[in-house]
Amino acid sequence: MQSTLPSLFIVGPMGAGKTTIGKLLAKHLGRTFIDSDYYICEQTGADIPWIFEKEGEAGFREREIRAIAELTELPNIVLATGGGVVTQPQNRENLKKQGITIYLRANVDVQLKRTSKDKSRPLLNNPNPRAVLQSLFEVRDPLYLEVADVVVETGEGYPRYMLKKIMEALKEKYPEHFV
Ligand SMILES: Nc1ncnc2c1ncn2[C@@H]1O[C@H](COP(=O)(O)OP(=O)(O)O)[C@@H](O)[C@H]1O
Ligand SMILES: O=C(O)C1=C[C@@H](OP(=O)(O)O)[C@@H](O)[C@H](O)C1
Ligand SMILES: [Mg+2]
Repeated sequence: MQSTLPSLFIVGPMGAGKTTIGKLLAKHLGRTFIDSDYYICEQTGADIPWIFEKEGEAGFREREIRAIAELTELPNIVLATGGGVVTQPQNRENLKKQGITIYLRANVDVQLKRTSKDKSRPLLNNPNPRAVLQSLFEVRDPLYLEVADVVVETGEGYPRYMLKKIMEALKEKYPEHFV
């Protein structure tokens, strides 16, 4: 019988590749993948722009707090979170309580390049998305570092390369769980 393994939680800014790499990581490890943003949309029956428009960012954060509390209880999953998850103290506590948190760290140039075509992120619906990403990074980078067990820098490396880097970091830090 397979023993219960700690879940893996991926945090980092918009465009770091949490959703993309999280799917690859779950497939590689044979685990269930859950993205908290998709989960929130399913529970709400609406997409993120709709939630922000009708309930404001505060409404979205309330939904996110409930989702993170539920999802961080599940064993043996890979959970991709939304970029703002660390702004809420309850979420930081839940991420730290159980599981292994991976910070997918990306600079603002990379974040901007990877988010520019996709209009599904309300916070970037702004005339100067670079300035928004820069100021969010200044506030959130210390918070991502606070919850992270493992930090993996993402630059120009393709998703498969990022998967390799994450696996190397996990094997080095947790040889008892990853071979
Ligand atoms: N390592 C990577 N190299 C190139 N493109 C990437 C990489 N990771 C993600 N992407 C692309 O960047 C965009 C944002 O990725 P996504 O996984 O949604 O980021 P996040 O969930 O962190 O906001 C997507 O179009 C995705 O295909
Ligand atoms: O940084 C943020 O506050 C947000 C990031 C988004 O997720 P991704 O980081 O997956 O884009 C999504 O949760 C929402 O638009 C808010
Ligand atoms: Mg995502």
